[in-house]
Amino acid sequence: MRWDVFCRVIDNYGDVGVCWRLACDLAGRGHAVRLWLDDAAALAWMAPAGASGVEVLPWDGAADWPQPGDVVIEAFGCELPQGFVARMAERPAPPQWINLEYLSAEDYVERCHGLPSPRYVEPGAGLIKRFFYPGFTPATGGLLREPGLLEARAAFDREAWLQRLGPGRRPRERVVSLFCYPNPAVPALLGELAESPHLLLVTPGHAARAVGEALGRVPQPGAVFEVGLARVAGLPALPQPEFDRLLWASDLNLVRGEDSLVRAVWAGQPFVWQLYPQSDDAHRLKLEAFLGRLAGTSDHEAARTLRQAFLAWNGFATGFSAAALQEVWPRATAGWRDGLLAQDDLTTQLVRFVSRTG
Ligand SMILES: Cc1cn([C@H]2C[C@H](O)[C@@H](COP(=O)(O)OP(=O)(O)O[C@H]3O[C@@H](C)[C@H](O)[C@@H](O)[C@H]3O)O2)c(=O)[nH]c1=O
Repeated sequence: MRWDVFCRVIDNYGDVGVCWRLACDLAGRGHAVRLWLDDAAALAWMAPAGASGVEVLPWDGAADWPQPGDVVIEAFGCELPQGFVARMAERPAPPQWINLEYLSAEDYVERCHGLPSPRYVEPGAGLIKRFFYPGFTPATGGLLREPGLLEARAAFDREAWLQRLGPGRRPRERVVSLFCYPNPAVPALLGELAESPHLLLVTPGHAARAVGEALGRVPQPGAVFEVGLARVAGLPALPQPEFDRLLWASDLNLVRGEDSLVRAVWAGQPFVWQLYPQSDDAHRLKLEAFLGRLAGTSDHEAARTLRQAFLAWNGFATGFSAAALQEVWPRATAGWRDGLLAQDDLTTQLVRFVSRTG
């Protein structure tokens, strides 16, 4: 099939990150993808080599729109250009129009997944926009997981990768990756890591600034310095496949947003998730819903400790402890990842969805 994916970069890297992964996954399965972006700057480091089967095009508003493909993805409610919608209506067989939504574990996702968008039911034009919700349960659209991911993860040589990255790994060092928004628990994390051998790998941007504020020294890309028994290494912005390997190489991943959360799940190591902060604390509900699924175990004590770590990392509690989280992780999350792996991935479901409704 031929796909048009539209993405507006609102903030951070999640919008383009998710759309790029989806585009690559579709192309890897033999589909042709045009990815329309209003700002492709992040792809310079996220995807420097591009991907065969994915054409990146500018969404500049004044375009002379080509004939739309078989499926049109409107990512995160970005509102398609009217000129393109008009071209869609002209097609003898109207394209499938999908609004790909944000990831959430909240209950409304199961209720809304697959529904038509009332505003866009235009029988005359034959155009119906449908909501497609990623999610963690079988009644949702699932999570992106491209074929071959788990095999690549299993064959990964972490010591060799850390050598190539620069700092290598010293005996007994535990590796922690840090990708976060401004975060009040970073000083507590740094204090804890400094007490035993750790290698902290710090992504550029907010995470490097937060570490810099706490230590009075910003980790620069490529530089390594010591804090107590820990080493702190600054990273450059990595291409997306290398970012995945960063998560595979770490014993603990501190991730944020949407795409890195999913990649941390597939990395299979303990992780803590920082949600994109919203002014009305809507992210607290989102976090509680996620914790309800992640820690849905009968081991209540382990679940409580896990919950405490996630709340503290998101500024809703104090007393963040990475060690406590790692200790309870296997008990608190038992069976969760296997359950997710047993579900079809998002692209498989999306292709099935548009084939059925087409
Ligand atoms: C640090 C780093 C990230 N990345 C990629 C991984 C991901 O695809 C992307 C980061 O996206 P996320 O993990 O989703 O986090 P984010 O914070 O950048 O994006 C967020 O922005 C908010 C506005 C949205 O509401 C959230 O849903 C979320 O998408 O950047 C690299 O490829 N290399 C890197 O070195």
